[in-house]
Amino acid sequence: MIIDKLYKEVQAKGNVCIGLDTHLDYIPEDIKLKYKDVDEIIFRFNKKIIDCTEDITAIYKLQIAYYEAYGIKGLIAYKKTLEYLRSLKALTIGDIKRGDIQSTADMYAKGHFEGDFEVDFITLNPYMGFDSITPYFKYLDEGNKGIFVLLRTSNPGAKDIEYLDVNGEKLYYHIGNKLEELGTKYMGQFGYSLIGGVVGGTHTDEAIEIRERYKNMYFLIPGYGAQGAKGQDVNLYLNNGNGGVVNSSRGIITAYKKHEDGIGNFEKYTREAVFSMREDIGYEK
Ligand SMILES: O=c1ccn([C@@H]2O[C@H](COP(=O)(O)O)[C@@H](O)[C@H]2O)c(=O)[nH]1
Repeated sequence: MIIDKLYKEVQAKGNVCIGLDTHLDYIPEDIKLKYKDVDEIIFRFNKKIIDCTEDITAIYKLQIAYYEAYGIKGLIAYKKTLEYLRSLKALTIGDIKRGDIQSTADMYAKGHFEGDFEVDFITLNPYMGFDSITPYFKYLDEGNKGIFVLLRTSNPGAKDIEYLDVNGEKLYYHIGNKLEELGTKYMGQFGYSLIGGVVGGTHTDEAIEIRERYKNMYFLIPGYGAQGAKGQDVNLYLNNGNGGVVNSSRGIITAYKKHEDGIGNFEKYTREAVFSMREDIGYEK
């Protein structure tokens, strides 16, 4: 099962999920001068990141907005990056945050679990209801695909809706309870299901309770670095160092910019950022 592969990748390489949220402003001038087309510029930058981190990174997350923003060429870069990651047998998350009626969800599932944009995991927004999530389950049945559903997100506005009191309990717990129950049908060998949850590392007040309640749930934990979450925060969502991957996008892919000699030492500073994040989370090899 794909969740077992992720578990093993984390055991072997640590919890880092690199977010390939590639804005043109993040790309060094030498790459922009060398390649003419936007798709090639973005892809070459992503490849450079991947090539120097693949042995210390559990999974890569591509936030699709960064590719859609550059139109057709951006989506070509998305496709090329996914193809390259697949050729390396690296795991991928398409951060697409979809949520819609069943007939439309069927097409989103086909669009991101098959064909040009195929990934191993996608993110989903459950706030239209559980019938907007179940259409993806036919791909889970085979064990090769998984989902991460938004529970308690990392943004300050998470409190506006996700924290609303519903029958004496925060709304996100109602979602988590249902997902934990649905996940029992898709359990992998290490005790985690193909139905995971997104929990922001920036809010940790109920992190221990969330980890305790949702024993089957693998977590995608954004918010590390640029949004302020630290290793000790995200660690609360882990189980003996596994059970979750921690995303950092800007913190890793722009790490080279923090150094005067960053362009000439791009690989060195990118790797250093991953090593220091792994260590901060508490990964021990
Ligand atoms: O609750 C959430 C869910 C998703 N994200 C996504 O993660 C990355 C964070 O980027 P950083 O540069 O590391 O802040 C980005 O793709 C978001 O769309 C999130 O931040 N919070």
